Amino acid sequence: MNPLQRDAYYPFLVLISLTLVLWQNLGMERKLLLDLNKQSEVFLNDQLVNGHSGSGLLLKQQDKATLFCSSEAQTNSACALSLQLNRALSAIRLDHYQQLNLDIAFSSNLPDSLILQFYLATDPQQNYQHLLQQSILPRQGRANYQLSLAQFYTPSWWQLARAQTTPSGSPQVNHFALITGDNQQTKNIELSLYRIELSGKLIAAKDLYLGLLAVWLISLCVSYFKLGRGLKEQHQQSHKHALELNKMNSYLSIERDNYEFMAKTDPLTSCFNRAGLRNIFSDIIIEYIETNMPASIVLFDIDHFKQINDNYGHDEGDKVLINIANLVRQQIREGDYLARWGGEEFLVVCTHTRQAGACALAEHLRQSIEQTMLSQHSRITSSFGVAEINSGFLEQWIKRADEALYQAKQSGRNQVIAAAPQ
Ligand SMILES: Nc1nc2c(ncn2[C@@H]2O[C@H](COP(=O)(O)OP(=O)(O)OP(=O)(O)O)[C@@H](O)[C@H]2O)c(=O)[nH]1
Repeated sequence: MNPLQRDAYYPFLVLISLTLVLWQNLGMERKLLLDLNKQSEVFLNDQLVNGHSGSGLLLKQQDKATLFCSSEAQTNSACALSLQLNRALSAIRLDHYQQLNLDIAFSSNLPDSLILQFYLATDPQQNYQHLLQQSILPRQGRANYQLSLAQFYTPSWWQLARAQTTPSGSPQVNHFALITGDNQQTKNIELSLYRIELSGKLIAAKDLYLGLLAVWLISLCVSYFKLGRGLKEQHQQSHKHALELNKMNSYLSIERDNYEFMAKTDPLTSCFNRAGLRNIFSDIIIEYIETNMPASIVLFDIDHFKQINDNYGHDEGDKVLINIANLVRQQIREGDYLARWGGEEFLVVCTHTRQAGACALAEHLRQSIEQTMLSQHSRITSSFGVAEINSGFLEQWIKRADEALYQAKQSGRNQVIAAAPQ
């Protein structure tokens, strides 16, 4: 699943991001109004700039401070209205603001230029190489001047003279100076300062977008990490299930083999039962029909078996059945099959064998049974009927062997009779 759909916090993250972006664009204002009386001390400085002084006077009123500056032609004279922050405010971080709003008024003459300077709080000696300044084009009357803080700079001649650079990082200032500039003419200038205000956004657009980008990247990394871990766990789980299935399969396969074995095997003698011979007979008959390959069966039955049960008990009868099965199993070829056909009746399937060969095997088995101590109480004999396959019908084949066996019984038992060819 896509991690954006998977993690529930993404909708909140989208909401918070949009809210912050909207707020940043439509509001999030941070303002600092420098009160001329409470937060700062306003004073006159007419000992400025390479000693080019003007003759000045400062008048402080409730809502403004007014500078009266008289300059003389050809003297590069200048006056400054300085504003020093008092201890309550100590210093202002310029990087918290983007703009400076200056509410000033000129009555009568305009100076050639007006310069606003900041002195860094980190420079208590107020060396000029550290100050930041910006020129303002003076306008007649009262006006609001909006100055971008990004455009304040340290003049290059001070940088070169002192091998300093413009302060970087987060400059903190505690001293502002409004200088009437270097006049080339004799003039009386009246400058009133009403308000100095710094404004900006609580979070700058660049910082906000970088922050949001970082948050999104981290969230995506976390999601993909979680997704990877989830997939790994899923894979391990599937692997575990596959192992369990394999185990179950092998168990079922063993069970199936057991049931198959049980279905095809006589539990007393461990020979095939009738069901166990079904497929073997099918193969033999197909082979006979297709290639005329011979095969014979030897059907034999223990003589007077009922007497063994009756005289020595059923367990003794079982023992004889087991002993005969073991004996015959040892005597037949590897490709032949022994099955218990009924109660005390057995059948040997002799593959690729003519009737004469099967008769020889039957005779051999008859003698072995007769000569072997299969019961500790009495001698055991068996009667045999032998028949070679001569059609595709299994019942007929077995019937011919059964008839031969019947004849053997009728003829006195303990003998082999071959079925008559038809
Ligand atoms: N102990 C034991 N006896 C069985 C088993 N199956 C069948 N029998 C017995 O085998 C005997 C077969 O007896 P009959 O069919 O009369 O044949 P017989 O006594 O062998 O006589 P002939 O076949 O005519 O020689 C019966 O008494 C069955 O109870 C078995 O699994 N175990």
